[in-house]
Amino acid sequence: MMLAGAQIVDESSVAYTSGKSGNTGTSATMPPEEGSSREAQPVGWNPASAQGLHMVPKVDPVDIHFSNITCTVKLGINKGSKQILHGVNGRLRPRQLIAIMGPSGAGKSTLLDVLSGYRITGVGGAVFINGRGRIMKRFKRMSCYIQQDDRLQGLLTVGENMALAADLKLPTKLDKYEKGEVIEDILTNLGLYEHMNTRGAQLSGGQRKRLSIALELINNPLIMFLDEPTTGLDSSSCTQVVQLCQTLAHQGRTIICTVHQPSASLFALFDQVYVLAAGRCMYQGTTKNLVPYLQQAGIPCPKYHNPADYIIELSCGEYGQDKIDLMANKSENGKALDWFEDHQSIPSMEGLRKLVPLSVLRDTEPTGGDEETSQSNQLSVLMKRGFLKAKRDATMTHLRLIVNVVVGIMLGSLFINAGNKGERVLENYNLLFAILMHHMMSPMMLTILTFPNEMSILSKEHFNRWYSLGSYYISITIVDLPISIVGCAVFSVIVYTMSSQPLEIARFAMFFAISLYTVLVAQSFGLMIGAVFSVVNGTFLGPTLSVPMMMFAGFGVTLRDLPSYLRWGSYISYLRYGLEGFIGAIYGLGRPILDCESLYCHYKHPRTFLNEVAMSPDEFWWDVLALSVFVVTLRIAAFVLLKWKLDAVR
Ligand SMILES: Nc1ncnc2c1ncn2[C@@H]1O[C@H](COP(=O)(O)OP(=O)(O)OP(=O)(O)O)[C@@H](O)[C@H]1O
Repeated sequence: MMLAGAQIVDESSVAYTSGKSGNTGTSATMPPEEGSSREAQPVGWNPASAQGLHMVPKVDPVDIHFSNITCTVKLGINKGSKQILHGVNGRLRPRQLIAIMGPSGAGKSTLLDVLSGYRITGVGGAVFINGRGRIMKRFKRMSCYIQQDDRLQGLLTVGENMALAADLKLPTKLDKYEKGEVIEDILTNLGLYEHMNTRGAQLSGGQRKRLSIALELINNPLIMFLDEPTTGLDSSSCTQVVQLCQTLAHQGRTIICTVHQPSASLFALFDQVYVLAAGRCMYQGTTKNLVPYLQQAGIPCPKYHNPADYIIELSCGEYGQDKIDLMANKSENGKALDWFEDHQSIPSMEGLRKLVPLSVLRDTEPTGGDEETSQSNQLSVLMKRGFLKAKRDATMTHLRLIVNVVVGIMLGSLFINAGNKGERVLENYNLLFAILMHHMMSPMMLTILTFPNEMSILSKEHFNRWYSLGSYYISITIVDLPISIVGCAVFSVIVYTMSSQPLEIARFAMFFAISLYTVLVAQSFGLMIGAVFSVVNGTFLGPTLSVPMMMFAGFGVTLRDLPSYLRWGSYISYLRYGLEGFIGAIYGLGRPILDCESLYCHYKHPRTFLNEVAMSPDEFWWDVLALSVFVVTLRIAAFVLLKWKLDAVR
């Protein structure tokens, strides 16, 4: 046995090696090591010759019917709205590979979003499954949606990606060997077995696309929606992906893809085609019937012309708007079924309901939550995944630790021995503020820069029911904590000792606690911004919104000198509590008279300094409490915003 879900994450027990991933185990059954995974499609892998997955759908494929589908988007305040889909109808027959085609902007992705249930805002019309209105919870259990951009975990190998997905998507009662069999079966059939040890980020475009499909195949969906699976691939990879989809469809699944402009040979691989132009249906039927359809419509496809190209040209309006209207009328905007294979025998809605009686549905009634496994299993798998990624993440972990060491040494050198001299109290005060700035900026910016990328993966995996948002959120919170603690501790030790702050355990503990709290608040703030805004907007907003925090921290203008009408600002600035906490740690706890070398030493008595900066040394626990409230409130706010954002994009 080569692969097993739970084993993959525990590197010591991984039964194969990876030169690139850092796995250390070895095995006689190890797949060949890759020189470079980019260089080639797997030699000899031919999807047409793949025998098909052993894991075929256990239930009968479903018949999808959609009726009068409209989709309208709001263009902004006072800009009105735009209708993308104009009452389209259609039938997606089981065991078919179906292409949704059309010129750019025709509404293909929008239709796919609506059919998969991804888009819900501004959508009208109805979707029927086996003749009955679609119940979203049931539908999501039988379908998956693979978006155009491959949203993969680039730091994990193919095997790890699959194993973790299996742990999330397959029942926990299956043991690691049973899960391993499923994974082996899929990877072998998709020509990815040889790439088991290659990291996601190092796969070629075609391999990435196949891995996206492989990940969703784990729980054996009946219906697969793929948005532009061939975009960005060379012709051989396109053919491989489409042939793979064809094999999967003919095994008993319904596979619906959007495609731009397929070559004649690629077009012939599809069983059924649905052509859209400006949100209306131009043709619906088999690929073979397209030429006779055009002939009958009086717009015959020229000899030696790819029919797929020709209908796109017609749909673009190259031959006049009247041809578009003609095709929309002839196809009855998708109602006409005349161009399907054996169209007389296509069952009516009533016929379908009789074929699949309600009593059959009762037996497959979805129970429990939306996800396949329990919340505790999701949390544990996501934590394993998080720690594995953190271990390899050059930015979020390695760079973060290095930055803490480097900045710690720099600040320590700049303010060397400033902490124990009466003459250098103001310098030390500057140092404490600089430390706060460091704890605020680096975790916040790192989160703002990296989280939007995580968001796209989260959105895909959450929509495809891998895990709940709650499990995900708790896992990222827990996984990040040790890294924050280690980074903060390393930084604190360096800067505290180099600047000769008082060497007392209690004071250091207070200093470290305030540092860590500041990091956690800043990170939560970054999470709020990263969850809602793009990298560009977040990079602007993060520092901009932090400026008021600095203004009201009591550093430039003391808290006492703040105008009364601005005093509220100091209560909402977490840096104020951070600075006050630092002052309490360093100059509070009845710190004795400071060493002075000169005759006149203004801040010989720490009390003098505390009076001047208008900070009380006895507020430490209040500061800790205030920072705790900030962490909890911002974390909850970030969760709410994340949830809102995931729903809003739909
Ligand atoms: N949220 C939105 N706000 C405004 N316009 C939108 C929105 N979503 C889609 N559109 C518009 O709707 C039209 C259809 O978009 P869609 O992405 O479905 O087209 P498509 O056929 O998939 O195009 P392509 O092949 O280029 O991806 C386009 O003109 C697009 O600009």
